[in-house]
Formats: sequence, structure tokens, C-alpha cells
Amino acid sequence: MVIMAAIYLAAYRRSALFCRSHSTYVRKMRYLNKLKEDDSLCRQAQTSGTFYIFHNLSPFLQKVGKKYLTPQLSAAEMKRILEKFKETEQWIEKSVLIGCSDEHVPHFALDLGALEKSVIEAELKGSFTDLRKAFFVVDEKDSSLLASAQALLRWHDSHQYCSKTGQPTQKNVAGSKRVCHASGITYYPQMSPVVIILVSDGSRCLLARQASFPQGMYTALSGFCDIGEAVEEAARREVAEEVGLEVESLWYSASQHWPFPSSCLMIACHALVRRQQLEISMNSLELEEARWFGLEEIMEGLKREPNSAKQDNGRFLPWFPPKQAIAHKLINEWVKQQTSQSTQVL
Ligand SMILES: NC(=O)c1ccc[n+]([C@@H]2O[C@H](COP(=O)([O-])OP(=O)(O)OC[C@H]3O[C@@H](n4cnc5c(N)ncnc54)[C@H](O)[C@@H]3O)[C@@H](O)[C@H]2O)c1
Ligand SMILES: [Mg+2]
Repeated sequence: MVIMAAIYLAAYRRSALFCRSHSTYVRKMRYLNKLKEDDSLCRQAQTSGTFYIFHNLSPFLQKVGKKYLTPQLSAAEMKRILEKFKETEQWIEKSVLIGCSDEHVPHFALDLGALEKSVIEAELKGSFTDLRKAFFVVDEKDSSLLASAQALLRWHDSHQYCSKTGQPTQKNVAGSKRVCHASGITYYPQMSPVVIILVSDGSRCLLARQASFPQGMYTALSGFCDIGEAVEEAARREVAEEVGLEVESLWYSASQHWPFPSSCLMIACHALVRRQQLEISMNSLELEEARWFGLEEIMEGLKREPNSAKQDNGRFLPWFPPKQAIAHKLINEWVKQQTSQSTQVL
């Protein structure tokens, strides 16, 4: 069985690599899809793949100089670590597929939460770091990879049982689904859709803060989509609920997976509100403050670092979310829009 799978895997890789009619990207996506669908192919891929490790959902990082790296362990290194703990290779079965290289080396994520953290850290010369820190200190490409790997590990951890029968669910090898064999129900990993809206009146934009935010930080309005709601409806409702304004027009900007507090799909939009009613009526159950910002104040805020925001009188000057957050992109786009408008007027 294993030999057959190995032959198949080698043949599949060869055909995928030499198939000139498709781009590298298309071949890569097809290979990943195949690994999700074919358990024996994926089990074989685990023996030649690389592993990102986590401990109770905290990713493993290594600090090299001032940089934080996210090391990938080879299958042989994984085996060595597990043997050190007198654990069998069956642990590898707990890993989930999170991507592959252009050369079709598959990448997996594995949570070693049941093993002694300090021993692994000493052995591999690094540390398991809370994602709330790790996400902001690693390279941007690595931060989105860590976020989606953690989201998938978290989903498996919290979907061990069928919500209809209470029986244990089984993951497929890639970890792209779980099945309850008693009821036949298949569960797929989920994200909660959230709209994030940068409201503008044409020359100012509206930012808000919740009491739980770090001091001085303001961001765009946001909220979870209700069941059955379209993105446009959710955006209009959230603006009405949180600041009492009516959206006149709305346009999509981009989307992002956001891992805090757990797996949201952020759908980012710009909105223009009616000029006749610009007075904010804030919902103080959800927000601590919501106000209009002019272009100059936004440009100053974008330059400000959180640790330079505190003034001598103890108050904080406004600062905005870092580049990893889609709110940052919305604010930057608004600035570009404003500055190109003023150039056009001149
Ligand atoms: N990446 C970014 O730039 C960015 C910016 C702002 C907010 N966010 C994220 O957007 C998310 C939602 O923002 P919000 O707090 O303004 O939402 P919100 O205004 O909908 O308020 C949150 C409340 O909604 C309820 N709720 C409804 N459905 C929920 C669900 N599926 N999961 C959790 N709570 C649910 C809960 O009562 C919760 O307290 C947060 O996770 C936040 O981290 C990301
Ligand atoms: Mg909100």
C-alpha cells in the first residue's frame, strides 16, 4: 500500500512538474487539492514534507539577530524530537496540511501541546510565542501562514466531537475536514465573516475605539455578519448600529483572514455617508469613542508608533493599526484618494 502510494506520488510529482501547459501556481493548487482528497497520497507526503510546530496554539519562533524566523522542521527532525519524548511517529497523523512550495514540498502544521514545552525549546533553540506577538514580528508572508495554520489547528481542537451525535469525529489526513462516522456528517473548517468599513463624508473619515483597545488606538468600524445577510447589508447595519449614520454608497476594497480572537474573514469596504446627516450618535455599549478625522490628523497618526503616542500630560495621541491589519490598508487608500482628489482640484 505504502509502496503503491510512493510510486503514485513520484509519478504525480513528475507529471505535475513537467506539465508545461499549466503555470507553477495552477500546478501547485492542483497538487494541494489532490493531497486534500487522497488520504494515502497525503500520508506519503507527510514523510517528505516540512513541519511548522505549535505548542497550545503558540507558533515556534527563532530569533536571529533582530529578526524572528519561523523554522520548518524536516520529517527526520520531527521524528528525532518525537523519539526524544519516547513518542511514536503516530503523532505525525495529528498534523494538518497548510501549503506547499513551488517544487511541491508539502508544508504541515503540528501542535505539540501535550509535550514538555521547555524541552522542545531548548532542543530547537527558540521559543513558542503567543500569536498576538508572533503575528506582528515575523515577515508578512509568514504571519498569514502562521495565522491560517493556527486557525486550522484551533478548529480541529474544538471539533473533536459531532454536535449531533456526541460521537468522536475523525480528521482526514490533510485535515481539510472531519467526519462523524455515526451520523455521516462531514464538518469543514469555518471562518466568521466580518465587515470592516471606513466611513467618509468626502473630506473626513470616521474612526472609533473600543474600551478594550490599547490607549490611543483608533480603527475603522467593524462587525460580524448576521446569518443570511449580504456583505452590503451587514456594512450598512453596522454603521447604523454603531454610529447612527446611513450609508449612501459602498465599495469593496479587499479581504483578509484575521486570527483574533478566532478566525474571521475580514471584508473591507469604503463607505460614503449622506452629507445631510453627519452627526455621530455613538452606541456606547460597543464603542468608547467615535469621531471624524481630517486628512492632516490621519497623516500624522500614520507616522506615529504606539510607544511614541503618550504625551507628557499622560494622554495619548491617536495612532492606527499596523500594516498587518486590513484597517491600515483602508486608511492608506483613503489618504491616497484624498490626495489625488486635491491634486485634481489644483
Ligand atoms: N484586521 C483588522 O484590521 C480589524 C479591525 C477591526 C476589527 N477586527 C476584528 O473584527 C472582529 C469583529 O469586530 P467587532 O468587535 O467590532 O464586532 P461586533 O461589532 O460585531 O461586536 C462584537 C460582538 O458581536 C457578537 N457576535 C456576533 N457574532 C459573533 C461571532 N461569530 N463571533 C464573535 N462574536 C460575535 C458578540 O456579542 C461580540 O461581543 C474582531 O474579531 C476584531 O478583532 C479586525
Ligand atoms: Mg463593532
